[in-house]
Amino acid sequence: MSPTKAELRTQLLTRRRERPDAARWQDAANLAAALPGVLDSLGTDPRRPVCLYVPVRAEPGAAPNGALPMLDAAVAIGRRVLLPVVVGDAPLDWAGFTDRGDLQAGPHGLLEPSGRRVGPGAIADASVVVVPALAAAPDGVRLGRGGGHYDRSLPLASPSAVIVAVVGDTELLPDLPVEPHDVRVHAVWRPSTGLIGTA
Ligand SMILES: Nc1nc2c(c(=O)[nH]1)N(C=O)[C@@H](CNc1ccc(C(=O)N[C@@H](CCC(=O)O)C(=O)O)cc1)CN2
Ligand SMILES: Nc1ncnc2c1ncn2[C@@H]1O[C@H](COP(=O)(O)OP(=O)(O)OP(=O)(O)O)[C@@H](O)[C@H]1O
Repeated sequence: MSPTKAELRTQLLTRRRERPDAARWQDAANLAAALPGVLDSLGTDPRRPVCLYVPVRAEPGAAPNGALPMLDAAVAIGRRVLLPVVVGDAPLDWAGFTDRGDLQAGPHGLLEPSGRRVGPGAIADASVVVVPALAAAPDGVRLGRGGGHYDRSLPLASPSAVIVAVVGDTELLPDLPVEPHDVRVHAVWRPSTGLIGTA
């Protein structure tokens, strides 16, 4: 029988936690170095903001010393960055990011922007929405943490926005369980191999 979402999450999180610091550094460096090219290759309007996230713990992009090279890379090329703020079971709220000092502790051990919240509808301004995932499949199905936060927010994104899931190099799986509310992503981005479009 195929594993359930909950079983997959447990396996994937265990595998992530086992990865040594050197591998985490490499992922964070690769993602930051690739970010300008990834945004360019998507050909989206550079004047519009990009939604990113603050990688924590074993998530791809999190540097072991707490540095945030992917976010810094986006700011360095002049992109306006929006970060998610968890508001219970409602769609994610958003606030701007310019540097590490803009962040404060949030729920689930997350780091969240402390600046003015611009409302759940602000995702509609973004030309690219980069989302965290525990795994993704070639058909665009994404497995998240199980809060349903992005499934509630992504329907508010612009129809022209490109939705990109970031996963580790071993986390593009042939297929994943899917439910009717699951929003598919347009592309999957892995640290070593870069971006691939989904079917
Ligand atoms: N970096 C990041 N930000 C994000 C998400 C995410 O997956 N990663 N989310 C994606 O939707 C939303 C928040 N949902 C999340 C839910 C659980 C955990 C988490 O790490 N849980 C721990 C247990 C800690 C706790 O709950 O106190 C775990 O599962 O080990 C993270 C984010 C919005 N922001
Ligand atoms: N659009 C929605 N409206 C209301 N509830 C939703 C919606 N999307 C998902 N949910 C609820 O959220 C819960 C978690 O969904 P799911 O397991 O697909 O989360 P996920 O995509 O892994 O999490 P996340 O998006 O936070 O990373 C489910 O119980 C589901 O019913």
